[in-house]
Amino acid sequence: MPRLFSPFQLKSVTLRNRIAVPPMCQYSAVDGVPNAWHLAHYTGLARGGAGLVIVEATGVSPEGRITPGCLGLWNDAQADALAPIAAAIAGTGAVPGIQIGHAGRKASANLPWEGDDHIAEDDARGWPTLAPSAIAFGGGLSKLPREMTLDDIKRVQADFVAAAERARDAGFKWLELHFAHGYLAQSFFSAYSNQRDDQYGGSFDNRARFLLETVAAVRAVWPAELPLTARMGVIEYDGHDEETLAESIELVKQMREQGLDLLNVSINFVIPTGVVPWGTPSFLAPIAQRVRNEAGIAVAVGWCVDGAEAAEAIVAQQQSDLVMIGRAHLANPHYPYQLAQELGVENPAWATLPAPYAHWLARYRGPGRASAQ
Ligand SMILES: C=C(C(=O)O)c1ccccc1
Repeated sequence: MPRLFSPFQLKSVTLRNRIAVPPMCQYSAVDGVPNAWHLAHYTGLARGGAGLVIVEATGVSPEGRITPGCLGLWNDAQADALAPIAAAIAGTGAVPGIQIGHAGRKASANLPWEGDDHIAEDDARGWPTLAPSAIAFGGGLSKLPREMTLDDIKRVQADFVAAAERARDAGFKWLELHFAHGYLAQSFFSAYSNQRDDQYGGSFDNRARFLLETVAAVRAVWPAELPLTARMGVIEYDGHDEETLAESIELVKQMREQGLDLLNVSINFVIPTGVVPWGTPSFLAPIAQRVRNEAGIAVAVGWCVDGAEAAEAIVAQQQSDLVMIGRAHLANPHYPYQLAQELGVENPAWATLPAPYAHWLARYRGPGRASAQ
């Protein structure tokens, strides 16, 4: 049996395989409330056979959303609308996860297919943004954020806790703190974006403080038996990678000590000039392996993990415990079925798909070819 299709237990949760659907924003909500699109989208993905399906970046507050079309978890109406989605994912045998976050200085942006830039200052759809320091990201996201006060910091951390409680009560079994991609938490840890001179800026300990405090506060309300995870960039691809990676691994160790169970290893995206090796297959897997080995924590990794052999190699070579496969799932929601076929899994349809599909596909030899009776 390929390692990609072996189960994975973390705390009391067991994933049926090592394939995870990463959070991928749908930008299709109104006032942060999920709708028929989200229910169909996530149910369809979960039916494909992945072990874990993580609902997209969900704002812990209105100003924490990336765009006006993002989900939110700051009120009960949003939580009530997310509960059927968590149940639908669980009903397929996948584990329902959700990513909660605050977009910081990258918030108040247009949808990617409507510019992917900050909403114009005179456009009522936008809102003022917050960040560790009054430093803009740059490029199309050049809106100047307001430097957060200590009260702002405490409020946002309380928003993370309240969102975690709502996620718990809505039936999610896997929580991912969005600490990556240049959003608020990532921007606290980076000296590019955090030039505060108080206890939240300057030294390693000060730049790590927001993240560590938030992990500890969420851990206190997230059930001990359920995985508390984070997605965090550990590399900026700015020419200082070894330094960034060493600092990041130390932070991961400390987050593990605060109760973090797994790190979804990603890229910082704190500056617009990083040179990411997009053309290199599985380029982040060796980085994930370093985090796994040096921080002593379970990891997940994604970005350009394309193909069955690549995904299998990452798990079999113990570079990562889970593989996050996003766009291939958008192209084919039954992608795990395809992976099972390509890796020679016995009865691939029954190994991945629900009975109403598996029964017929087990006999199906493909278009134009006679199917077995
Ligand atoms: C919408 C994103 C997220 O939520 O992390 C994102 C950010 C950077 C690259 C790709 C996707």
